[in-house]
Amino acid sequence: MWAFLATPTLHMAATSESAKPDEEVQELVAILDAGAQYGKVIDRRVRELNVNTIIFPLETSAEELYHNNLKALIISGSGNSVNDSSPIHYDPNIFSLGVPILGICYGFHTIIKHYGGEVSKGMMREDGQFEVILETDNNSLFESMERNQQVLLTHGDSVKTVPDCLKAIGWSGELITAVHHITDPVYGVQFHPEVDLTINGRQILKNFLYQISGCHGSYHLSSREASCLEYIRDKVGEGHVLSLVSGGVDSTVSTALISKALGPNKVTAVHIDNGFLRKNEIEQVVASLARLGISAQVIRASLRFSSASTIMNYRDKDGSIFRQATPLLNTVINPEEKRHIIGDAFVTLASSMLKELDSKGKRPIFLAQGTLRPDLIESASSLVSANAHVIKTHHNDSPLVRELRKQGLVLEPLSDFHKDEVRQLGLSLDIPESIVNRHPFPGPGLAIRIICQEEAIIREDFSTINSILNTIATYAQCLEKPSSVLQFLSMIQDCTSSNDQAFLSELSASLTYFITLLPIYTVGVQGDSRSYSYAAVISSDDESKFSWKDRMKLAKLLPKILHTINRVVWGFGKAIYGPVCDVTPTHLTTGIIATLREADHQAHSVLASHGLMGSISQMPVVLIPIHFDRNYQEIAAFPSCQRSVVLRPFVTCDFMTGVPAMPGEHIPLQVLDEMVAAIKQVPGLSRVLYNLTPKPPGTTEWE
Ligand SMILES: Nc1ncnc2c1ncn2[C@@H]1O[C@H](COP(=O)(O)OP(=O)(O)OP(=O)(O)O)[C@@H](O)[C@H]1O
Ligand SMILES: O=c1[nH]c(=O)c2[nH+]cn([C@@H]3O[C@H](COP(=O)(O)O)[C@@H](O)[C@H]3O)c2[nH]1
Ligand SMILES: NC(=O)CC[C@H](N)C(=O)O
Ligand SMILES: [Mg+2]
Repeated sequence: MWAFLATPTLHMAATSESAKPDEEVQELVAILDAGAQYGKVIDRRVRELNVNTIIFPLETSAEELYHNNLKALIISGSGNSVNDSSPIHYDPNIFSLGVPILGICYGFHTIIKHYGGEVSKGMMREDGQFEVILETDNNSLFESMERNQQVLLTHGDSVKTVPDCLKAIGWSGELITAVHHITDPVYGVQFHPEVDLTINGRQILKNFLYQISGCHGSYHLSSREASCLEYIRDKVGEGHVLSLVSGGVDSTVSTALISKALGPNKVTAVHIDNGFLRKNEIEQVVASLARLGISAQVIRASLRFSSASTIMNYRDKDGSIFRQATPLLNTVINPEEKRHIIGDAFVTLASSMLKELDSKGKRPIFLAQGTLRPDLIESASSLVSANAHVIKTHHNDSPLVRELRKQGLVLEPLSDFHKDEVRQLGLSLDIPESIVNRHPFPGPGLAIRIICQEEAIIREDFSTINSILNTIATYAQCLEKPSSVLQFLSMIQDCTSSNDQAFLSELSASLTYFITLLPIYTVGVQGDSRSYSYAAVISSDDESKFSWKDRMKLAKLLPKILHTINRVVWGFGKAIYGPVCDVTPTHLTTGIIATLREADHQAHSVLASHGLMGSISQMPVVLIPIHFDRNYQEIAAFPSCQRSVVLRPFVTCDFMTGVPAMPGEHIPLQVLDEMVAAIKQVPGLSRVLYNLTPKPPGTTEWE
């Protein structure tokens, strides 16, 4: 059956340096998707390098791939582990096709295991941007590159042993981060060359496509505006569109496109006040849409949202699924329940408007949303991946939206775009820069930025984690008197490189700081899957000696050592002494929403007054249910009643990965002080904090 595999056609043609580009034969690279968050980013990067792509599930047979006459295969990352009891199936014969293969993260692990090496979950995980050392001599993958490279890593599984037929060509500390096959064009990288946080990732992909796979770059991106207009006209025909507009970038561009395709009188634009919008938002949205000639109808529905609930799938302890009604939105705690309720409330409202328009003879009628690629992949939509994990259900991909989509009633012209591509398209449609460059604001709005809890989350290991954090904060002193903390020291050393340990030692010798675990959970994205775990706060009375670079560096080390921490913040003000063991009960009630709305308004007003909105990509302002600075004795007498605000200024291009804004670089320090002072004027607040964690392991939002 595999006789055809002996024929060297694909590989020979692919690697022949002297071959002339064959205009007749389209160069095609397959991405084998194992459920990656970044599958569509790989796809985009390869196309930007002028090579056409096709995405298949990892399970696709070698025979089917063979018939596509491929130049190369790229095996993506995954939220799964190659050591799962039932790992995602792949056809081992893909390694006999003779086609160059690049494995990324899970794909890298697949290559290692396929050739007989060992992959296992070690003490260390890496999530975020790290420096790696690459072997650049005699190695086409890293040709024309420096040895030291900043790359994005996000994994819990690591390579333990490399089989004889593979050679290590990259290291992250003591971990192997890249390999190549000694005779075949097979390469694997632990890091993600496709994302922006791998600074020279494009060069690596270019080397793979051009040096290793012999591509010539005959593919050219066609006009995306033209294909969007064609898609809209084909789908809607003589029908009518109800377009949900938030005033954000995506819905504005998508509504402008739909108006251009069909004419403005075929579009009814609706802006919904769900009760979670920012201060003065409705007026601003209506005014900016009017500038584009779009007249938006405003539906005031905050009461309907606040008392909404929906039916959701839940999992029993034995893993079986059952369906049940969620609590009402104003009593909900679980962030996924929040998202499902809000998503379904949007659609329920929109469905009644669709019916109304239909009864007025506007039919067939379609519901338009400004859905983008990241919304679908993070919600694990089967439209974009067969194996992806749910990171969070975006409100515009809730179960009711999926049902409407199945009926063919949803129009989403931007569903194959990332944010920066939407902005380019917006400019080509002559939408003013002030609108195109607006910071995004999520559909569920302030609701997801309020961390709701009734009780503190104190797991069995809460005090152990606090003790390990204390050992990290006093590392130099502990090394001198190790007897009582030997096990913590050896754990820290197992999870970090010698450079990391030298950093901890110097930092703790030069200043006094504290690291405190917070008894709250928030959502993160690690190793392409969802995490829901603790946040920790760093604070110090030696604020002036503690550089922001060092705060960020320390913050990056904590999730590496403690795998139940996915976010780290800086606490402005004096040091936080003692543990934090309780929370202020918090739900989505009007007073609490009003507090966050005002804090958000204060922070953004300061940023805007200094003309700094353009220096960062977004700044979620988040309310956490923590009342700091109360000691154990006070806890019984003075219940926790205040909350705190976290600033999350974020820098990114496509929102798939990104870094916290660096104070002093993206935001001047005095502006930050001004923001903190302005927020503190809002009644009911305890402290202001600053998010130090990149995405991954955090997400842009907190929830
Ligand atoms: N308040 C709202 N009223 C009506 N539709 C909304 C509202 N909020 C969100 N939507 C719909 O959900 C879609 C997704 O929201 P999302 O925030 O991702 O995009 P956006 O608001 O258009 O752009 P941005 O990312 O810049 O905020 C929007 O494009 C819009 O169709
Ligand atoms: O309309 C939206 N509905 C949602 O449910 C949603 N969740 C996140 N976001 C926005 O998406 C971008 C990436 O955010 P995360 O890193 O938190 O996933 C950021 O810009 C977020 O504000 C949403 N937008
Ligand atoms: N990004 C990835 O592909 C991660 C692979 C695997 N889920 C891990 O955590 O190691
Ligand atoms: Mg929005």
